[in-house]
Formats: sequence, structure tokens, C-alpha cells
Amino acid sequence: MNIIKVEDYEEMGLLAAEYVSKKIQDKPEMTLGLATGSTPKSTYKHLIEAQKKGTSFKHITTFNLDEYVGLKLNDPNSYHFYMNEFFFRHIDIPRENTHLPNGHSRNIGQECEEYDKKIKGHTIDLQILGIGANGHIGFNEPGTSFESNTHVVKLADSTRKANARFFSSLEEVPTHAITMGIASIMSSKEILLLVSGEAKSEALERLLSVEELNESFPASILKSHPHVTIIADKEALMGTGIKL
Ligand SMILES: N[C@@H]1[C@@H](O)[C@H](O)[C@@H](COP(=O)(O)O)O[C@@H]1O
Repeated sequence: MNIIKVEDYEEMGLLAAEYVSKKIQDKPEMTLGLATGSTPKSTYKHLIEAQKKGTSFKHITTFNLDEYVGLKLNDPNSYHFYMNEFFFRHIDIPRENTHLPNGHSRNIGQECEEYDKKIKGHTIDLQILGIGANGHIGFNEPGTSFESNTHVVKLADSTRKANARFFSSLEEVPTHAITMGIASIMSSKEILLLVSGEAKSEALERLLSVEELNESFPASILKSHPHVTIIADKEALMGTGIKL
């Protein structure tokens, strides 16, 4: 795993955007895996800037990692809304090239199968990832099989609490989500893991020090991926023994 150390959240976003832009320039029709949450927001902001400087998203295809179950697509807390608000509506990507699981589908099981089929029809060239404080990737909570494909997960209490900051109350946070599975994440050619802030420092330390792959710490699987780059800021690196 290659680690790029940055000063703060903003620099992480800038570097990540430069990294992604370079990949798009090298392969304009690439498939990009996308994440949500607080972590990649500054990356999207800088990618929007990159378009003004010549990066075009016209020929890329995107697949998002996850979506809450039960929220309407236009709910401000849905990841559909998030992606549109913070990225898609600002760039030149054709909407039909963007893919997210539909957590408001009447048949969630079928939705998972269909989403999985769509992913398998592509090879994700670069997957942007965040990490949960409990080591989740996508919404693959501790205990998820490393062989998993797109599936429904019951969110850990700690994840619901961590994400409650976006909702008016904890009760409003959905209990379930659809997530790309760990096997799908691992099948991407390359992974860019973004880690920012003190709240992630324990998870990052665990990831860097873990020696055995363990389903109780989902991110540990990344140790077995041949091409992972981590961009981590000072606060996240605190306690890991890695000095800036
Ligand atoms: N489903 C998302 C993940 O894809 C994300 O990477 C992680 C960290 O979120 P954040 O970036 O807001 O800390 O947990 C969220 O719940």
C-alpha cells in the first residue's frame, strides 16, 4: 500500500482530484467507483474545478458503492441526492453513465442482483473509498464475508450514530443499506482510500498494522489488493507512528 501524507482535509481532496483527473486523462472512457460521506466531498469539489481546467467526464462510467434502503431518490439524505448535488450536476457526465443502487426499489433483493450484474459488466479501473471508524468499507460492516457481492446490510449501531449528524434525529437514520460487496470492491483494478480526521485515526492505525485478513475488520482485505493508494491527513495519521 502506497501512502501519501497530506496536511489536512482540503489538501487530501486536491490531491485525490489530481490523481483521478490524471487517470481520466490517461483513459478517458474509464470506469470510476465512487463513494459518499464527508470524506470525498472535497475531492468532488476539486474534480469540478478540474473540469474547468480541461478534464472531461463525458466518456467515463461511474458506479457508487452504496445507498440507504427506504429513502426516496430525491431525499436530501439519499446518496442519489448527494451525488447529484455535490458532483454530477456540475460536470459533463451523461446521466446514463452514472449508476447507484436504488434503495427505494420495491424489490430490494432484485435490485441488488441487477446492480451486481451491471457492475460485473464493467471493470472498475479506480475505486474511491472511505473507511468507517469500525473499519467498514462501502457499507460492509464487520462480519461481512470477503466473498460478498452487492447485498443488503443491517447498519451497525455505531454507523447509524456516526451518520446521524446528517439527519434531524438518530431515529431517522435508515436501519439498512444496499452496498457493493467486498468481492466487487476488490475486483477493481486500483483503489484510492481517503482518510481524514482524528475520528479515523484508530481505524487507519489498525489497517496499517493488521497482519491477518479478518472479516471482523473489513478494511483489512485491502492488504491483499495489489494496487492501493492511501491519501491520509495529519489528524488521521496521528497515533499511527507515521510522521508527516
Ligand atoms: N457508507 C459510507 C461509506 O462509504 C463511507 O466511506 C464511510 C465513512 O463516512 P464518512 O466519510 O462520512 O466518514 O461510511 C459511510 O457510512
